Amino acid sequence: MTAQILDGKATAAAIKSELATRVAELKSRGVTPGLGTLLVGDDVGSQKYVAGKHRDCAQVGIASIQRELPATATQEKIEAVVRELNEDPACTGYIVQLPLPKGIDTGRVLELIDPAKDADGLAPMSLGKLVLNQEAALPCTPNGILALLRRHGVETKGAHLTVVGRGMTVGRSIGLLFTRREVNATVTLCHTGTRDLSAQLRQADIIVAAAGAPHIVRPEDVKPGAAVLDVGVSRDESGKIVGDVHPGVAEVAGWVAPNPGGVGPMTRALLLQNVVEAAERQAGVRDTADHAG
Ligand SMILES: Nc1nc(=O)c2c([nH]1)NC[C@@H]1CN(c3ccc(C(=O)N[C@@H](CCC(=O)O)C(=O)O)cc3)C=[N+]21
Repeated sequence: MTAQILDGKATAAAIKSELATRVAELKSRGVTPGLGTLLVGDDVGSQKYVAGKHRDCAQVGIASIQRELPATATQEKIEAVVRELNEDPACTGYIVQLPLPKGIDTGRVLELIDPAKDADGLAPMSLGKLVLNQEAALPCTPNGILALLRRHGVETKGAHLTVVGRGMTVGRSIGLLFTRREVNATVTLCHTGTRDLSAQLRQADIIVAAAGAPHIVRPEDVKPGAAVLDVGVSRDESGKIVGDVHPGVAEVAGWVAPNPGGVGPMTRALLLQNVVEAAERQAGVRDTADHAG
């Protein structure tokens, strides 16, 4: 058996074309959504990610506001730029590219982001609203994973999701999304303190591997027919991406999200969706009622 592909590239393209229609609608009402990015330092990987986000924006008609600071920037300088983005009416949503340089208090920076402009869904107010089931930007990677499953007809209701990794961008928040009533999965969160990872993986209908540990999910850990999504980004000696999922898993699983080409493009598409939805809220064309679960 060879798994079917959860094609993140094609699915992200479909979402982007739908967003382009919504952006055109907003523009006809005189509102142009604008994504701001703040990149601190000269990490080549981060520069590439940020460039990709602005390329996506151009494709759907979202304006770009690019701010960059040197790796030596102080906490005060970074916070000053965040305040500028909060004030800038052209910037309807923005992200602070992570990780920030050593010595910077990331939590304090994220706290300053105007909740109405948080495009990542990673600022404290957005994460709090996720807990409370109130409308707010959703974290892009978990929301991208959900969209990828839904658009391929993978059932989440009653499914057992096992997540590997408790990082801020995926593991910590994905369970809050997948246990919402309209998603209705049962969620297990595994981390380095988990005693028997294989046992936790073998019961899963859906596996999300976001540990940053090369090939930590092996074929013998996967229930036949399960959906396996690889979020891991490690690099081998030659700089090639190595995921958290062993390639042999494709022989056992029912669905696999390739890496690259799976969750990464979805993360970017759902970032754009957050920017569009924030602009819609700011323009008063989107209801802000509680989404009681
Ligand atoms: N505030 C903030 N928000 C983020 O969302 C954020 C961040 N900081 N810091 C870094 C991580 C990483 N991340 C990726 C998004 C897309 C791809 C992606 O599209 N990857 C392509 C391949 C790209 C390549 O070849 O390098 C793919 O999977 O097909 C990768 C990584 C967002 N992040």
